[in-house]
Formats: sequence, C-alpha cells, structure tokens
Amino acid sequence: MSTALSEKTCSACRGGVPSLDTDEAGKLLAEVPEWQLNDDATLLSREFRFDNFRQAMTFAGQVGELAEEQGHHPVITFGWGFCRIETQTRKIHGLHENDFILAAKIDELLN
Ligand SMILES: C[C@H](O)[C@H](O)[C@H]1CNC2=NC(N)=NC(=O)C2=N1
Repeated sequence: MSTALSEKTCSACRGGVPSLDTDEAGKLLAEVPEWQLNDDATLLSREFRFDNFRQAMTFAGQVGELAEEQGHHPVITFGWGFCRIETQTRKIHGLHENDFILAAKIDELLN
C-alpha cells in the first residue's frame, strides 16, 4: 500500500534529477484531481474560490506557512474571492513528487 501524498513530506531538491514526464505526472494527478497540469506537464495549478478578500488572503497565508514548513514554495496569487496556486520545482524546470505532495497538503487546509 503506497503512502498517501498528503502523509508524505517534501524532500530537499538540489537539482540534478529529471522532472516527471507526462505519464508520471498524470498518475500523481489522479491523487489530486482538482488540480490541473499544463500542456507539457511542467506546472501544476488550482484556483480556489472564497466569499471575499479576507478569506482568500487568510488561505494564501496558510499556504505560505505550509510552504515554509515543507521547504517547497509555490507561486501564490490572490484577490477578492480567489486564490490561485501554481507549483513547479524551479531547480529542475518541471514537476517533482514534491509538487504533488504540496498540492495534497494544500487541499487538506480546506478540511
Ligand atoms: C534546498 C531547497 O530544497 C531548495 O532551495 C528549494 C526551496 N523551495 C523550492 N520551491 C520550488 N517550487 N522549487 C524549488 O526548486 C525549490 N527549491
């Protein structure tokens, strides 16, 4: 039985590893089905909707704290009623399991 993504912890990525290919990324996407891959599977993103600016801002802060805790950092954009998260592993210019672990943990913030 493999460990759920949300129970894993991001590992320090120092580059020098291949990014996930589209098949590998597609398999991991099944565990975070609310998220989207871009066409060449180098970016994982999701837009969350909220009732107002303060809720979006609070969520953005929670994602930021989670990123610091995990040592893996997405791009966080927020405004009135929305917060958009985009993640890729910059060092390898593509996706790593870390991006999917972070996505699964971000989804858990809503529980
Ligand atoms: C050593 C540490 O793992 C790296 O500097 C981390 C920090 N956070 C990171 N976040 C993202 N999104 N990509 C990276 O390559 C990255 N590298």
